[in-house]
Amino acid sequence: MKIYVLGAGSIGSLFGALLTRIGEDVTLIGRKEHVEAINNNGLMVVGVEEFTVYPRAVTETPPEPPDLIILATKSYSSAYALQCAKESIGENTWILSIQNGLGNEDEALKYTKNVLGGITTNGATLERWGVVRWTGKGITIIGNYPKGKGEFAERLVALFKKAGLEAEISESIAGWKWAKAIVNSAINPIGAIMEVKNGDILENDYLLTLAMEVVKEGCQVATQWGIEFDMHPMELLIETLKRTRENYNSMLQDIRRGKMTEIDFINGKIIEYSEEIGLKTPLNFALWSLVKAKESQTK
Ligand SMILES: NC(=O)C1=CN([C@@H]2O[C@H](COP(=O)(O)OP(=O)(O)OC[C@H]3O[C@@H](n4cnc5c(N)ncnc54)[C@H](OP(=O)(O)O)[C@@H]3O)[C@@H](O)[C@H]2O)C=CC1
Ligand SMILES: CC(C)(CO)C(=O)C(=O)O
Repeated sequence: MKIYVLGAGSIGSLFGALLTRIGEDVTLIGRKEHVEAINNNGLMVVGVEEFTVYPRAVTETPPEPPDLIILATKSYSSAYALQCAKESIGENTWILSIQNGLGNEDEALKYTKNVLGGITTNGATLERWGVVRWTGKGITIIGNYPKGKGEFAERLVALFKKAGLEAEISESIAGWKWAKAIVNSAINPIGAIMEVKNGDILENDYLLTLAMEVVKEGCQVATQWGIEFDMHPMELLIETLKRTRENYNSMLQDIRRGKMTEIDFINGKIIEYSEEIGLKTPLNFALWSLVKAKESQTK
């Protein structure tokens, strides 16, 4: 399968490396330093598994349409990345978002109806240019967006499994995207504001109660929008906190590095969706405001 990874950073490079290893025709589209390192020395994976592969790596999307574009930028970069890639989106090209947050698939739907939603609980971090650390093995769930499953999604799940990823198909991927976003809307800002590990939220009654209230608020919005969950976000919250006890969440890491966070696509989107139907989400608004304040202090 001809695959472009649009936004080859941490998670995109991991997926790209695994798919290259099984002989798929992968092109990584990333930043200059990463692309140069890959072209000079290959793409090295360390951590859960260790291997080096030699995918094609470029800074601009090639014009030939691929079968699949894996969208793996941070959510705030999706609109621009897709705009730059629009000439390569052919009639038969599918776009799969494996990003966190809400709104990425809707951005992709502006260019094609062939859109798959995805969530992944794999962990990856770019150790240095050309080297990605697979920090934790998880599951990837995909499905036609917003719901349904089709032949291409089935084919892709089989390909992911062959590549060494645990993968499943869901009939209601929008439900998974919302469930993950709701969980992130609680863990990420609380961890970022308090500067604590995910496990500390589980062990502190005040923080856990707050996280659970934020999840309830998000669920009320999702329910009003007719979103159905395969797994309830409250259950996902507890499971995620237990499984990622030792993690400093990605929002805290972004703030520590002076980078922009994905808050506008997590709590920000929940606020937007609630406003559209006249609901108030004061907890999400408070967390969003505090993270925006923290972001502006580090600029
Ligand atoms: N890392 C993880 O373990 C997981 C991440 N996710 C989600 O996946 C998404 C990606 O996360 P992650 O991989 O950590 O992010 P990274 O920042 O590591 O990777 C994204 C990369 O895409 C680059 N990029 C952005 N726009 C373009 C463009 N137009 N052309 C080429 N390259 C571009 C970025 O460069 P620059 O920084 O210069 O903009 C960056 O190198 C996020 O939504 C995240 O929440 C989900 C599960 C796990
Ligand atoms: C699951 C969790 C909360 C792990 O830290 C995450 O998705 C993140 O950090 O963004």
